[in-house]
Amino acid sequence: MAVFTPLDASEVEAFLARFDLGTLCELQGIASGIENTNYFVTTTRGRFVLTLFERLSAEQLPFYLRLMHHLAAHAIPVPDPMADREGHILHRIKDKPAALVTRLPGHSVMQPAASHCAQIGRCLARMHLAARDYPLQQPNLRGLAWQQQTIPRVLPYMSAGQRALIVNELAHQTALAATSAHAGLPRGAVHADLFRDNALFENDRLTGVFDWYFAGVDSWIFDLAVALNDWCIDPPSGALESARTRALLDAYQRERPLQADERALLPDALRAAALRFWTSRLADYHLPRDAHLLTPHDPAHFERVLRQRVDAEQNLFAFA
Ligand SMILES: Nc1ncnc2c1ncn2[C@@H]1O[C@H](COP(=O)(O)OP(=O)(O)OP(=O)(O)O)[C@@H](O)[C@H]1O
Ligand SMILES: N[C@@H](CCO)C(=O)O
Repeated sequence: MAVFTPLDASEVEAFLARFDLGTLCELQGIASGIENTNYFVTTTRGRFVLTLFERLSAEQLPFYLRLMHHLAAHAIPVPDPMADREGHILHRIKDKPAALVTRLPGHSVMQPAASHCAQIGRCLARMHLAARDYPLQQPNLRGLAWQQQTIPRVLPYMSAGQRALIVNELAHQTALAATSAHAGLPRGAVHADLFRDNALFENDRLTGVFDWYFAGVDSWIFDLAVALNDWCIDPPSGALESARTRALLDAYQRERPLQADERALLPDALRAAALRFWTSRLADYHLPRDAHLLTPHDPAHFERVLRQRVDAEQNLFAFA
């Protein structure tokens, strides 16, 4: 369950009175999700998601909410934060920062075909291009600096083999980040967590991408690598499956062809993305923030993915 802060209908009705969005028809707590309190809110005027932020501070939220609004205004399918009558999109309920965003229709597709991956690739490239003139700046808060702080804290829980893998990869990524090739990569505001459970489809058509609360400024190929590592994976081996990888990469490149330096550094970005999520899953597993964190994702999955990416020295463009 993920309703950490319970709300009743009268509290939501009082909140809705600040908007011109009609009156409450239905309120339903959302069980999935491990970060925030989420409710589906249906009014006489539409379908929305009400989120009470349990982890993020009110200072961080404008970056995410204004980015979602910016993308929605550029016809990218993302939840659009609703403004109250005073024009505010960041609200407060029960002393928690809160947002009311449009509800996307559909369901997540956990066993995607190449056609789903192609739609994700196209959407991702369009998002990158649409965010080019987004004016707010915030680093990827789960980037290398956070990993450098977090990895030493999880090392005591790991075997010698795991420690060698994670420490070597952190050193590799740290060295790479200091190169001019890496510094010159095209970058901008990116989703940074575009997994299968953060996109919805209706009749196999992508209806949108949600959960923008890990977004930040990072390289575009990092964002692409996060998506490839999840959407195109063959779970038992951790390897990328060729048809889905080709579909996602081709569709991305039809919107925005990768530069030569991006093609050269994509294998390293796949490793960086695996390291990022192995680290966060280890932290969620071994260093839970509080009793709320109910079902941490399996860290061993990204250990496998990282090992595979390090060993494979794969030529991704053999697929493309
Ligand atoms: N804008 C939206 N439109 C439709 N469904 C949504 C939307 N936002 C959230 N949901 C639904 O709510 C569920 C929980 O949301 P989400 O995954 O963002 O949880 P969270 O706790 O905020 O984050 P996390 O995924 O990191 O645990 C999603 O699986 C999805 O079903
Ligand atoms: N997508 C992340 C969870 C954070 O949203 C993971 O699978 O580890």
